[in-house]
Amino acid sequence: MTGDYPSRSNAALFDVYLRLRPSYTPGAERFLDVEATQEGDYPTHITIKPPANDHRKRAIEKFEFTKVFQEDAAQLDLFQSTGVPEIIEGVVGKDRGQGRDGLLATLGVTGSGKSHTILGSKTQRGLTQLSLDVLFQSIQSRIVDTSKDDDVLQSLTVSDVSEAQMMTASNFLELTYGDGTASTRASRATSRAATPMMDMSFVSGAGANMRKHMPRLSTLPQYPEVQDIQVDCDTSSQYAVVISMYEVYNDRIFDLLISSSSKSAIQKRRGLLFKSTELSPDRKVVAGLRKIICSSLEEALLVLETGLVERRVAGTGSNAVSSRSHGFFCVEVRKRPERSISCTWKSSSFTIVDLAGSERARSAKTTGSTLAEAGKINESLMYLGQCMQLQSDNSDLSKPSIVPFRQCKLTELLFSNSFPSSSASGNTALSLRNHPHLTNGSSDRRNPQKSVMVVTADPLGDFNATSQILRYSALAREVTVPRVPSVTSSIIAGAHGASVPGKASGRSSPTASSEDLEAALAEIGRLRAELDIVSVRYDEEVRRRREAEASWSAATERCEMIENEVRDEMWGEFEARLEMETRRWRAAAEEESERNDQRMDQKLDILARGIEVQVYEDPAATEDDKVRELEDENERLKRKVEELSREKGLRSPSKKMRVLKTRKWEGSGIGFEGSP
Ligand SMILES: Nc1ncnc2c1ncn2[C@@H]1O[C@H](COP(=O)(O)OP(=O)(O)OP(=O)(O)O)[C@@H](O)[C@H]1O
Repeated sequence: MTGDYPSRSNAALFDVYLRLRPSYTPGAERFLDVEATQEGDYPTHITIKPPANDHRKRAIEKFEFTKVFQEDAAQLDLFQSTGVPEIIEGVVGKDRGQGRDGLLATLGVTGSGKSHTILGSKTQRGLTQLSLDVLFQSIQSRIVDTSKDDDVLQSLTVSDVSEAQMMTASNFLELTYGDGTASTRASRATSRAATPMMDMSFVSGAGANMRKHMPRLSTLPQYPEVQDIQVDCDTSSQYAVVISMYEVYNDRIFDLLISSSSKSAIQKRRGLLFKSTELSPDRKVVAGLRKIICSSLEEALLVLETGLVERRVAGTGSNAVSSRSHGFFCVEVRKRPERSISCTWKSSSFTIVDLAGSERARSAKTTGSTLAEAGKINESLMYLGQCMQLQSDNSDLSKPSIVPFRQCKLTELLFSNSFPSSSASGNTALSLRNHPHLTNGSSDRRNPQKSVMVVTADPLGDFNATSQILRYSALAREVTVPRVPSVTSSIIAGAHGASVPGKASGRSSPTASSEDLEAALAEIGRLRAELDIVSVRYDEEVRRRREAEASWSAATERCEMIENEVRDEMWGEFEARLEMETRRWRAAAEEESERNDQRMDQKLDILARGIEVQVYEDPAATEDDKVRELEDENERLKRKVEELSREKGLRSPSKKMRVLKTRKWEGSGIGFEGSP
């Protein structure tokens, strides 16, 4: 026997339990056996051997789990022995303690009993209903009454870090199943403002106007009962229970508490983001969920049933009613000190995950969109398997394994908050060195999440699909090859047995050579066994390589897709900015030219005004001025005449004579002005 995979339980993110389902397939060969243990203990090891018609592998594989639950295990056995009550106690946070998040998930081939384990059946409750029952009966007396106190709803809404729409269960049920008369009132509850509470007749079914499609509490299974199971709570605190539900379908997150019953709503079904928010910068949350405050088990069960109806189911060849999405049911337990209600609410969550079944698309006879769904489911489960297997291979703690959890939404949701320090720094992969179990985290860190994985298997089901899941989920694995005595060694053994002392024929016995032969045959047998082991490992390496190649090509495709998206986005942004800049530039140019025109007009004005100054004419002369001017002129001319006269008198006698003659003539009455 070769112990080639060491136990990883110390470093594991999950405690891994195996549950076998009863199987009634007639004529099917059982390929899985449980190793016996002492009376009263749960077995921890199983072996699987390939069916007789599988000629490729003769090796037997042995797997270790935290516990193995056999076919006769009841729901209550599972509930108690997987430590779910302890998880609930951690979430509740007894003795003023900080709560501790919990995660319960199921993994298995389609039809192996995951939903049966987590959600139960028509007659039996599943681990989810049992958990809710234990939670409410443990804290019921300390739950705040949101129907009487509007401030409570307000304070719960304000303390929520995930941009959620909070409402009370009665408002939610009225909104979902009511006849619309109260919908206005109820829809107001989705806002962040406090709203008036409604009476509880809705839950009790007393309000007649509703409730055609509402699940009836009386039809829900009551068995098994858990009255005698209670967990300790913090007696100095008051509590509120807030429920949300979502599914991961085709790698997108959808709210299950927003009804898509109308066609338009289906078309508009909006994916949600898993991101850090303003109030939660170091921790990723599913943002924008609808969250329902439940103050009783009945309310919580009705909300759960409503979400389950919403969850997408589609029939496939593998299972008539099969989960086609990974379903997440989150119970947030919020608490604050009873005496100082001004304190903010502290919150811890219990998340229950019903994973979609892995299946071989070929064997499931799926086509079209269902085939695409199956592809996405298998891809996400392959990534989950890789994350889990990396832990299983992490034997050497000095070499930290990197958990590549950001490859798909499922692993991101399951793992990113398991390592608070890593997610805070925005790493795209997690190192096991940062695992809270392995480091001394600082005191202000959240308590490490407690996680339980229940692997379900049908021992008479599909060998290949089941063995693949067991390989990556088990805590440890060993491979062995049964020694089948060969014909030759039997003959030799016979011959050797015949050559006993005393029966010698007298001739020298061929003991030495037969011993050599026997040793050689033993060696051949050993080598053959080793060869078988190597060939099993080789097959497995080939499978892992194929998976790695598939994951690589999927990652490459995703990268290309993201690159194209980023390119398109950037191109769009660039064009929009260019357009905006062009418009801005044009507007600026127009403004500039307008300004220039104005400036030119102003210049022309100034110029025109300047010309007017140059052509300025004196105002028209008045009469007096003209008279004065004429008198001046007259005066000037008289002086000139006198001057000329004097000049003439001083010249020749003939000239004098002429003057005298002129005076004579003037004496006749015709003379110059002023003359006698
Ligand atoms: N432990 C069990 N005891 C009795 N019946 C079981 C058990 N496990 C599974 N079954 C039955 O087997 C059928 C298939 O189981 P279930 O729907 O839980 O499978 P599943 O793994 O959730 O499948 P899928 O992944 O397709 O949703 C159901 O009818 C269920 O009641």
